Amino acid sequence: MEHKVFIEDLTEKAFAPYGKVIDLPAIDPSKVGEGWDCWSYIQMMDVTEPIGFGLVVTKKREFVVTAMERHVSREELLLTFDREIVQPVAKCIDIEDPDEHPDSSTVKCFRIKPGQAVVINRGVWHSPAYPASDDARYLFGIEKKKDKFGDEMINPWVDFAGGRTVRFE
Ligand SMILES: NC(=O)N[C@@H](O)C(=O)O
Repeated sequence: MEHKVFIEDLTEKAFAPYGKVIDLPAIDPSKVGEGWDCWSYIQMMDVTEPIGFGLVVTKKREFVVTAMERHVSREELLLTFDREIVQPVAKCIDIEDPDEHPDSSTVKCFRIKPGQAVVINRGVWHSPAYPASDDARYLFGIEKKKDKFGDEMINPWVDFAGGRTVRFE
């Protein structure tokens, strides 16, 4: 069975079950200078170890997801360098269940524009992000430590429950 999902804009409210949003705040900056405005802290990451960064070149392809990964012990920062990307996520049902499969009926796909970022909650299922149109580069940051269920494995991908797929547009 295939679920159809419509891509949605990134808002704090819509993304709340999956994590935190970083975007230009609608309040006055906390620091200003000649030619610059600064807001701090606009978001926090809950970490105990140094953060390692990864870079992904994501290429134009069909908007179909069959499997996801998750990090039950670590939050993950993710932002695009150059172009708009789409980030599919699915709810974490039981963070203590090592045999959980992502549930395709909980999938949402968020548009992340240059200038925006997300911090994905621990345990939240996610696929690699897709380019909204042309090939894109995105950065992720995550604590450099082992995850409780060993998602440092070469193949951390877990199929959707029931072998379902998700097509988004
Ligand atoms: N988000 C992404 O593309 N990758 C990371 O989650 C990772 O752990 O590789």
